[in-house]
Amino acid sequence: MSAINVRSTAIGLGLAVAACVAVPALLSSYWIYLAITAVVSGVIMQSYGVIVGRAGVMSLCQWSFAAIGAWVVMRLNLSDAPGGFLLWLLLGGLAAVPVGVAIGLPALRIRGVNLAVITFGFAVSADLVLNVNQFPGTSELKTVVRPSMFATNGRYFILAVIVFTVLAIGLALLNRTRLGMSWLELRHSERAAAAHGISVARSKLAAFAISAFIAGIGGGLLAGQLGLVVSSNFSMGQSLAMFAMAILIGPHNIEGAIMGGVMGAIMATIMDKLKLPQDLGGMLFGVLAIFALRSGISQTDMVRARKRERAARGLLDKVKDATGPADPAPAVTQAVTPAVTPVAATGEPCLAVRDLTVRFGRVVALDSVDLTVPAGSVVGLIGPNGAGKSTFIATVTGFVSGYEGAVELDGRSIDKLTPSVRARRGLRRTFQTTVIAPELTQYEYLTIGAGRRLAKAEADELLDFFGCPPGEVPVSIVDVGTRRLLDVAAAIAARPKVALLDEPAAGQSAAESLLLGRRLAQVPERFGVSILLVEHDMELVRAACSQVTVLDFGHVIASGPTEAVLEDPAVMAAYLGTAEVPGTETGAETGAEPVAEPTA
Ligand SMILES: Nc1ncnc2c1ncn2[C@@H]1O[C@H](COP(=O)(O)OP(=O)(O)OP(=O)(O)O)[C@@H](O)[C@H]1O
Repeated sequence: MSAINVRSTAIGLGLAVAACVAVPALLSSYWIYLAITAVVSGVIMQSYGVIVGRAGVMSLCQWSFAAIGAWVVMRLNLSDAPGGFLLWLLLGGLAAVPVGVAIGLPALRIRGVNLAVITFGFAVSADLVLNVNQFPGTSELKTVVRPSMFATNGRYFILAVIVFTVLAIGLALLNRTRLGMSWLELRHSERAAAAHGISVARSKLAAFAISAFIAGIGGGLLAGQLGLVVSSNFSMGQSLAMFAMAILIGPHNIEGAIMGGVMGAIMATIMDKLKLPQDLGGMLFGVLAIFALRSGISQTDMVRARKRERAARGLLDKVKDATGPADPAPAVTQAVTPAVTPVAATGEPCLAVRDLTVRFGRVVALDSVDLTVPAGSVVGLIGPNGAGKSTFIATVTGFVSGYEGAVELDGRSIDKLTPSVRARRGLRRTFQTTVIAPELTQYEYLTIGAGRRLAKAEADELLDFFGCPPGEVPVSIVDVGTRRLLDVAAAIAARPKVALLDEPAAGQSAAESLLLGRRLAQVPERFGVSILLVEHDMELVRAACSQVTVLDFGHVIASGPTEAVLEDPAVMAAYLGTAEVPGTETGAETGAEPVAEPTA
């Protein structure tokens, strides 16, 4: 379903071959040298692409990782280590990995600007160390010995292009894996990633490790280009300028890495020719990057998004022409998904929550709550605003730590598990505020949710069942209500034991909401997934749930078969007390969910 784009790969390889033929044959030695600089900068740009572009981590020390690669190459060159330049290059990249992981460790707890400060601190320290200790071989003037095949600058350009291309293909393949896609999700919401079973810690460390490896390779290539490198080749200013350029251009897209490399090389030359300090170029990129940060999207992402959306709109038009209007009218709705009586909950409890108490300071959000979801059933959890429903979901799925009580999944305690481990054990959730990376297609999002390779037919069935557009359509052009359905589909795609859905019908019309209720009623039998449903729309609850538990001010005030509970005077009073009568649809977004930070 998510194969690498063969046409783009063929074009890219064709361009690489053309450059390898044309540059050494047609350009003067000065321009060949500049072309090597552009490709080497492009390699280091690819490292920014992983950590900044893809994972959204503000790393300001990529050139320090490059310096490690260069240092290893020069050290091995000085001692005439066996294996030659290509092996040294690889070892230089590998040597940067543990340092990348070490720098990544604070990133597990720290984000944003604070993390940028830490990486900047490392860049400053590396700068100081390199200023005091020269690179190996510089005092002996022992220049790096290139492989004999790539000894001349013309040939070295070809080697640099090969390295760039191999890395680009490797990254393109990696981006299609769950790890690569998880970086995009991390960038938008660590909580959503954890809810999909993604280990936030592992994904972030992998991003640091891989980006450090690539930067290390780039540094080694630079050592091979220059013969001897000095600390100023890896200055903080360089790191900052490249970071700014990465924000502006988006080097996680191949064309962004190439543009970044070329601009880096040309900018240095222009500054040199104008006899201006190099840092001025960095400042210029910094100013432009501020605009990119404000708009929240890089130039290449913007161009790609426009192209993708144009193609998706064309596809949607075709679907509309073939099937008529997209919106399901109530009559159609009833024909497509007839009402089924929610199956009475008779299975063994697959989720059992006992005596759950959660306090936020002096607020007791949940007070000794007992709730069971039998296997094969849809259970409703309702209550007025502020009753504790979202807190219940957040606590059971591990996003609120320090609670009292016991949570068991299939008879086994999960109290000590992190959100991502609970998700992998079979407990998936959706959020009241849906955050989905807009760059993803719906297919890709379902793959992230599923946590496994998803056959196209299976993905299509899920999208069709929940009334989402075709899988190729990017999330960016899917409306908010449909994104919620997509979120539900992604939770079900994982085939968890229980899916906990937090107001999935918000943003839907009354007809769509009822349709969703009927669909949810079928989920246990059709997909083998039990559901705990938090909703305000009582028609939806009636259509979907065989039993309901009602919370009010953190207490369970009623629990049992749906109709009996909804007619309970205590339940009516609880709703009337908040001016919300069962049967009316609120469907209101309540903004960010007020729960504690994930413990993943
Ligand atoms: N992180 C938090 N810090 C402090 N108080 C919180 C926090 N999260 C929830 N609360 C409080 O806990 C109570 C329950 O909130 P919760 O969001 O779980 O209710 P809810 O039933 O989901 O409401 P709604 O239907 O509006 O979504 C509220 O009084 C809320 O203000």
